[in-house]
Amino acid sequence: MELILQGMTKSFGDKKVLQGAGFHFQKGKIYGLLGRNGAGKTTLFNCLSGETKIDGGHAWLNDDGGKRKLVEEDIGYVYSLPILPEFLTGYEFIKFYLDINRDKRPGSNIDAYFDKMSMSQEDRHRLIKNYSHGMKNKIQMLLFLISKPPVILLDEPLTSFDVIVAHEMKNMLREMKSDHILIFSTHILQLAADLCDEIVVLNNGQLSAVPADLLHSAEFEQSIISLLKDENHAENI
Ligand SMILES: Nc1ncnc2c1ncn2[C@@H]1O[C@H](COP(=O)(O)OP(=O)(O)OP(=O)(O)O)[C@@H](O)[C@H]1O
Repeated sequence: MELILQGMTKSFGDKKVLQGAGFHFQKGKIYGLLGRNGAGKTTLFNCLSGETKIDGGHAWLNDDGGKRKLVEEDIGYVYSLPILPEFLTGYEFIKFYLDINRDKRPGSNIDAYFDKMSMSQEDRHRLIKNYSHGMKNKIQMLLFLISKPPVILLDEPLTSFDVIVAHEMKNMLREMKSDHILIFSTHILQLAADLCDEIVVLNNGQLSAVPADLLHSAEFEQSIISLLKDENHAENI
C-alpha cells in the first residue's frame, strides 16, 4: 500500500503554504514529518483528512484494489488537541465506537482495548471532560485500533505523554506500522530519530526525504537544522 501525493497546493489569502508538495509514503514505515513552526504540517494533514480543501494537486491510495483517490474514511487523524464527546466516559465512547464498527471488530472486548492503553479501571469510567490531554490522545489512538484506517496521521502526538506512556505508544506504533501508513509530525528530533524509519521535511511548501543513512548518524541534528534554516521562512509564519 502506498500514499501518493502529487503537486499539492494550498494558500491562505496570499500566503502560499503548500507549493506543489509531492511524496510517496509506503505501508510498513513510520514517517516523521519535520518542519519549522508555520511550515504547513497541520495544513498538509488537514488537506489529507478532508478538513481543509486543497487548491490543487492530488492524493492517491495505491492498495490491493489499485490506485484510487484518497477519501476521508482512509484517514485516522490523531489531533494534538483531540475533539471528543466530553459528556461520555471513555468506556461509553469506546463501546459506542465498537458498536458502529461491529462489522470490522465482531465480539471485541472493550476492556482489552483499554488494557492495551494501560488505562486504569477508574479512568476508563470517568467522563472524558476530566481527562488529561494525554488520556484524550490515548482514546483517539484506540479509535484507530478499532477502525484501522489505512493512513494514520499524528499531529505532535507523543509530546503530551509521560515517559512510560510514550514508551508504550512508541511500541504500539511500531506494531501498527505493518498494516498502516503512519505519518507523524514532531519538533522533537530525538523522537523522530528513535521512532521513524524515514524523515520527511516540509520546507518552502515542498516535501523532501532526508537520506536514510543520516537518520542514525551524529550529523542528523545538524543536517536537519541546515535544511530548515533559510531566509524565506520568516515571512511564512
Ligand atoms: N485557516 C487558516 N487561515 C489562515 N491561515 C492559516 C490557516 N491555517 C493555517 N494558516 C497559516 O498557514 C501556515 C501554516 O500553518 P500550519 O499550522 O499548517 O503550520 P505547522 O507546520 O503545523 O506549524 P506548527 O509547527 O507551529 O504547528 C501558517 O502561516 C498559518 O498561520
